[in-house]
Amino acid sequence: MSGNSLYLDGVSVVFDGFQALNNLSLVVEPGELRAIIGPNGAGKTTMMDVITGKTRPTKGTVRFGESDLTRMDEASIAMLGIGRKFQKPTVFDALTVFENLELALKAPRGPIPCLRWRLNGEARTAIERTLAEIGLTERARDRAGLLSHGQRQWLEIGMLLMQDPQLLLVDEPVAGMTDHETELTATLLRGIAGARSVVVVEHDLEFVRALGHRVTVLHEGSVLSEGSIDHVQNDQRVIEVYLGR
Ligand SMILES: Nc1ncnc2c1ncn2[C@@H]1O[C@H](COP(=O)(O)OP(=O)(O)OP(=O)(O)O)[C@@H](O)[C@H]1O
Repeated sequence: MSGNSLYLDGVSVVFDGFQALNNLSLVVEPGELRAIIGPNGAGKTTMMDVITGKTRPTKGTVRFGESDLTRMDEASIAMLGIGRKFQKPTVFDALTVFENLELALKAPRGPIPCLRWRLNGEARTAIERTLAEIGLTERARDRAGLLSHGQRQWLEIGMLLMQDPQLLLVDEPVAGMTDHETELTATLLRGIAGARSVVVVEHDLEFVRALGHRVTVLHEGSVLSEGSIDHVQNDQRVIEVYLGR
């Protein structure tokens, strides 16, 4: 498919002498769904921070298509189409599910007033499409404060989808979810990928298995192993530093 690949090449981040990322290289293809796992302190969050411009690499290249992300600030990187979902949802509890999505929609471009009605219609269609995608069509008129923990996470993913990202970074989406919500989240993320790339950091290996795509294991700031979940779960180095503990 068309779209941009994400490239990290030889990326290092040093905090006060501590090496959080160590010569990390990784490619995420357009439309790919990639899970990132690894022990605490492996550098997963730091990697996300480098992609979104929150943290500058000490050395190395970070590119999204032709864009050099190391030269861009966080706002410009977001405008390129890179969205990030943090673990804690930031939905507006007093607003309905529909209103939350409406608020997240990009303001229609261009000042031509006669196009307004049509654009509103397009906006409504986009919101309805997203409601269906995140499984909340039936809850559209309910206040977000009434949603379950899992549904709030999906709403937040929906709010990011309203921005039409090319790459979505998702941080521990299933922490605190029921088994059923976890399964639905795997289905949701599988459905979201394809039209856009999705990178998911997660500790729950059953969920990573349900995603059914390529897995990267980080350890001490570098890639320790990469491949299918079966491949990495049977990799002796992964068992030693992560799974066996
Ligand atoms: N701003 C900072 N200053 C100093 N050290 C930091 C900073 N941010 C992260 N670190 C250190 O860098 C290392 C990598 O942290 P990071 O949060 O990226 O790991 P992680 O894989 O996301 O871990 P977890 O699974 O616990 O979230 C950790 O040892 C952490 O203490």
